[in-house]
Amino acid sequence: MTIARALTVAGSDSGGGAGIQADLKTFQELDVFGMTALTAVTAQNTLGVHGIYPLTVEAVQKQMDAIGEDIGTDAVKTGMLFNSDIIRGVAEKLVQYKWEKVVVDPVMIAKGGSVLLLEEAVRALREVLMPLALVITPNVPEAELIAGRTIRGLDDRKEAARVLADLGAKNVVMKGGHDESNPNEVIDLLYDGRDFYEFSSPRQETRHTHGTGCTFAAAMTAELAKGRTVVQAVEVAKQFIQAAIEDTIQLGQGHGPTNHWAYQRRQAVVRQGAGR
Ligand SMILES: Nc1ncnc2c1ncn2[C@@H]1O[C@H](COP(=O)(O)OP(=O)(O)O)[C@@H](O)[C@H]1O
Ligand SMILES: Cc1ncc(COP(=O)(O)O)c(N)n1
Repeated sequence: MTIARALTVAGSDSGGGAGIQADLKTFQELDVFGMTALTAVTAQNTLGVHGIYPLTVEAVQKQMDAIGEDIGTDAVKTGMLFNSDIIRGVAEKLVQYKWEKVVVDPVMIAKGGSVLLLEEAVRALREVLMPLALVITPNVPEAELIAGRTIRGLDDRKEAARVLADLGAKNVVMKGGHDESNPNEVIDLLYDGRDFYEFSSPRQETRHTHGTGCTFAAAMTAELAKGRTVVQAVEVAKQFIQAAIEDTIQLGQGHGPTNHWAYQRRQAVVRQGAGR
């Protein structure tokens, strides 16, 4: 049996809703063998980030070597990278192992406002990592910062996506959760350097959105690892995160995690309904 493999290079969220934990849960649910290279440990729960403990570049690179020299991977996702040294170290390994299916989720600020990427690291993200990305998945505030322009609505998002593609990312998926110009739907916008594609879903009234960005990018990475196209990967990721947000689980007192089981449980119901 051939198993698709995916590696996530990201931070740990002790609360289990975002970061490495969200990525592994998502890989598992999408039938992909998940592996990790940890960049930082965070003490975090639904109320916020209470401590950040970055690893050394050596520790991050050694983990990537351990995968590269033995198991290998079909796709890589990057999440919280915290500082420019880690970004450069990760980029070096992506090149060394010729990992090309790379999904860069440019994690910058946690939902509660804590800084997960130092300001000094934005330049390295732009100049060193983005040119290696098959896909970059910024939310609107991240896209504003990287592209250096204000975004209000879909037309601005398209212009910013063009700027991000010019910086070297082959595909840009600008997620729409923060685009308040549209109160009824959330449109995730894909730009492949030529065409725009819009992926829409109803906007859910919920505060349980901790880890939505990580989960979405991890689902894309899993699908790319299985050999799907970028458009197919966005389609599945959108369905995965929609189910995870809709089928709420109530945990913690703040911004709770999403439901990583929901997508597969819905698929199982569809299979049962079809008598399979
Ligand atoms: N209120 C919501 N209702 C439905 N989908 C949402 C909502 N908020 C976010 N999403 C989806 O979750 C994913 C992450 O979106 P976003 O909030 O923009 O990014 P991030 O979590 O990185 O801040 C996207 O696929 C988006 O469509
Ligand atoms: C370790 C880690 N990585 C990423 C996020 C971003 O998560 P969110 O989707 O809530 O912005 C986080 N809160 N913690």
